[in-house]
Amino acid sequence: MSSLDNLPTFTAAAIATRTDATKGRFVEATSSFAPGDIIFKDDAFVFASCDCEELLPDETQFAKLLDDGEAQSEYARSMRKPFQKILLAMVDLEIISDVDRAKCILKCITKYVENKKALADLLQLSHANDEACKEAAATLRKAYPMVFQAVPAPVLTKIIGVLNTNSHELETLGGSGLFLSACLMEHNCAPNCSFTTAATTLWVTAIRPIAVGEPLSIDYGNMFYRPTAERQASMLDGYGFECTCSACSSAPDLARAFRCPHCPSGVVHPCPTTGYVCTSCKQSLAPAQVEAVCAAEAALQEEFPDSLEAIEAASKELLHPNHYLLFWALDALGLRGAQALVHNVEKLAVMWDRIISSMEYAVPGPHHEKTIYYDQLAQVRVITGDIAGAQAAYTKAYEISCIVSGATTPPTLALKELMDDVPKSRDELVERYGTGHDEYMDEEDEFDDDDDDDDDDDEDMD
Ligand SMILES: C[S@@+](CC[C@H](N)C(=O)[O-])C[C@H]1O[C@@H](n2cnc3c(N)ncnc32)[C@H](O)[C@@H]1O
Repeated sequence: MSSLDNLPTFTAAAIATRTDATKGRFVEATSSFAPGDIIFKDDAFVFASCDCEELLPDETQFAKLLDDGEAQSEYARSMRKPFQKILLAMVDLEIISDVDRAKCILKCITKYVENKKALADLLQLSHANDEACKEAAATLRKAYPMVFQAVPAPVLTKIIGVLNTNSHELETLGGSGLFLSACLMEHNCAPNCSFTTAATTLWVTAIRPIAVGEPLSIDYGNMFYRPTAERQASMLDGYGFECTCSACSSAPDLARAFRCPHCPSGVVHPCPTTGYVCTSCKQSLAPAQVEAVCAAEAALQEEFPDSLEAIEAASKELLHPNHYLLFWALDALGLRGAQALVHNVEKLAVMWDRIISSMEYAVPGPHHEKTIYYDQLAQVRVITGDIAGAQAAYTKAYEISCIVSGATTPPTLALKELMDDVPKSRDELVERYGTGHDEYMDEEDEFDDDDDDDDDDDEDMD
């Protein structure tokens, strides 16, 4: 029996659904929760993978376009013969785009055709981008009436809209699904809950102490290390609401960090209530200085630094090293870039020290993404031969995972295994993590060939 089997379902958990004039329905705690407590689990109402994506342009046979384990009966008879054509027409529509989303829509139509009450809960959910959903429904009903006129136009619009607004990515499945209970939780940029998925199950964990009566919130867009304006635009665009959470309305924007012109160690973050004030000397930037830092940001966005040297140069001027553009520039060099640098251990270490230190500064609390970065850091430490450092990084990843995913769940137990028995070499990493690492290793061997030429090293990195 999996550790997930015994988790409470939505109806059995100490939570209640409430309604608010602005937010619609949301979920509230009816007992307190501590960080790491799993609050409830939810199984996907409908799900599909992207497995047939590559076959789709040429494969006309219905059975060959099914996912592993997918039954023919999940699709109405009328869909089976024109299956390829329908999927192609659906992924062509921007509001649908992905084959897993298209399949989920077809499965919902099938459920409705078989039993008009099957979509009762789904049809109550709110959705954004209504005009685009209506247009997509009209296009599909006209092109394939046998399939899409089997449901009334408003129902098809709702199915398209709800799946567009509420689907969750299912990483281990390589697709997405709809979780009818979990999607009732409201958004907050500094949420009190985190969710994890494995196969087609999702579970919600408290990441901060939660009091009775407090709404349960998650970060809808995983806007990890993103500035306030970007988060707000993403919520408006994807979910149709203006985010007014405290991180958006009153907190300093830690992702936008500038060097203070008045004191050497100061850092300035724009704040909706106080403006551009230095955290150290408390002096404000003058209007011309604000203009200058914004121009420096815009210039960096235009010409994104693509080497460690360029990142270092940019962080010596107006932008502070913890600025989100510099963090994402380092991230874009990425693990692949980091591993290509393996022959230059010093640079690799500098890069990862920066990534981790900026991340801890801008996102000090527990966050799902941080387990991924610490796991990657541990792998980098193994590659550079620092096994004690790897153990420390796995321990950190495990500790965060205990909070964001729960201590006894599969992803946390996998990290515990790595922490208790740290891989000691690149070969062991390949063995423990599977095939993804083979590619890195092949690439890295090429770089290893010119091991002792420092100038070449720099070129490789750029
Ligand atoms: C995933 S659904 C949540 C369930 C929804 N409230 C309902 O009643 O069906 C997402 C929608 O809930 C609303 N919502 C969620 N969080 C919100 C927030 N912090 N402020 C305002 N509206 C929010 C928005 O309308 C958003 O498009």
